Amino acid sequence: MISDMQPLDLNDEKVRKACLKTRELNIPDRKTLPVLTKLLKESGGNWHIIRLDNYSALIDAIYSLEEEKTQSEASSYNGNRGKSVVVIDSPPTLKQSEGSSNGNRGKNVLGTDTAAAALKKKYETRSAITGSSTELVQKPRKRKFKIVSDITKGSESVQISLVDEVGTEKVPKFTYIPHNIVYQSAYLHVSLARICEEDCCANCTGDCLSADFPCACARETSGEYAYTKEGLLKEKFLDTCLEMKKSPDKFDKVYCQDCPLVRDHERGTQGKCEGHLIRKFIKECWRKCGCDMMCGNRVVQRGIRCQLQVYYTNEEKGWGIRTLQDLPKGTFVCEYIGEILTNTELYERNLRSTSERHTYPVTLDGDWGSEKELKDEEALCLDATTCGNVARFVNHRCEDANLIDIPVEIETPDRHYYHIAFFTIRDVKAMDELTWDYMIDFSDESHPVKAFKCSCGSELCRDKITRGSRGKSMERRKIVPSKKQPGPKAMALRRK
Ligand SMILES: C[S@@+](CC[C@H](N)C(=O)[O-])C[C@H]1O[C@@H](n2cnc3c(N)ncnc32)[C@H](O)[C@@H]1O
Repeated sequence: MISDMQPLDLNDEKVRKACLKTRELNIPDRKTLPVLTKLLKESGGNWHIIRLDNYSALIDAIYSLEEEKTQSEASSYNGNRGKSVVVIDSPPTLKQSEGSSNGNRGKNVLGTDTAAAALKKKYETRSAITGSSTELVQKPRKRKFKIVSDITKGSESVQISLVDEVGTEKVPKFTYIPHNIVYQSAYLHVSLARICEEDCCANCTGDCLSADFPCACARETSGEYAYTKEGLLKEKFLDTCLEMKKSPDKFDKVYCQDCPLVRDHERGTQGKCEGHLIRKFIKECWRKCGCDMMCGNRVVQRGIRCQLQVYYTNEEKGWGIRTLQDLPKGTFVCEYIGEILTNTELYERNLRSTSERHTYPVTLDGDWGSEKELKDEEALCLDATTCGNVARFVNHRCEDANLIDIPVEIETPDRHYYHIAFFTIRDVKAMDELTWDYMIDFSDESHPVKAFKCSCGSELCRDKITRGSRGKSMERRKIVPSKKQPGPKAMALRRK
């Protein structure tokens, strides 16, 4: 039994967990703690009720209190002082709404009787908290928010929740996959036999970063590891990658003879390759290396460690992702995961798709141009439209985005296939949206695919600048990708 209105202690594990849940919904502790104290008092210190359905009684009670405050302010304004109304909705339990996103529609994790009893108790508790002089009106109401507690369905070592505080959008339909998967014809040259002595550090033990000399795996990064001992990307490496993005013309490019990006599938013609930057790769230790899994040169392969959340940003951009914790510069956030498709497969997939609003393919062109002819099964891209991980929600921001994509070699020295990893470019504060500059050239009017109308909000927004310089008569850009598009790069994620 909880004693009379004692202040709750955030060091208490149970209190901390409740606050972590409400913080996910942007509810500050100063609003959570008084409601939690009251709920505990009313329920005789029953934490089972508080935790039920992912803390839904607590969350609803906080929202109800807010709602009642607004209504009593309105009624006192209307001269209706003293008579407040609590609107009770009959929302699905949070578990039910999670279930429906997992194709588990309508199934309740509790037995029906238990669920009814829990809901009854929840509303009894809620009316108790909103005061005894309340009049209860049974009226259906749209939920203010949707929440899925873990979109990864347990496949990552952290949970990633999804919230919609606007309440208008459907939970996005896609299959969460934590690792890239070949769709059909992509050819990945992955085999231990291909990894020769110079491509691994068979004689290392423990942590390569603690050894006296850099191992063979540091060769790719000029004999220095890309990571610090704290697991961050080294400043110098990061700065070079940023410079390449900012001023690509200062860096070397390779040109394909038969570039998949300027191939016109319909007419069977071939355009002139615009060149591919020779990108800086991180090379991580792998299976043939002697070091262990905690080696400091294995960061991306260990997966997501940050607390992330998918949330509904606005009508224009759709869903986005934010960090729930402060992230220092150089932090690995997540990989861009999707189905591995050949250029032709993506083209055909786009022909079949009718109404995809947002687009999710990224080209793996880090090595195109290094050989005379690139076979179709080697011209690969990652498409996260139907299968992907949390990175499929990273929105675009012009110039001052806080993430950078860096190619990472892990299981094969063959650069037709590699990983794309996102790292923070600067210190990022908790609750900030994580964004990436897709490098779209908004001024390229000749391109058959119109990019989306950018609403990144940046002062340096290239689309805004282009539109400004063209005047107001400019035709609004289409969001739906054209079927005439020549290749993956020409989708939403076109390069400058
Ligand atoms: C990789 S997805 C990002 C997740 C997407 N917002 C969603 O709701 O699933 C890329 C798509 O998001 C939208 N998008 C991303 N950044 C945007 C921006 N700055 N302005 C407008 N739309 C944006 C575009 O429709 C783009 O094709």
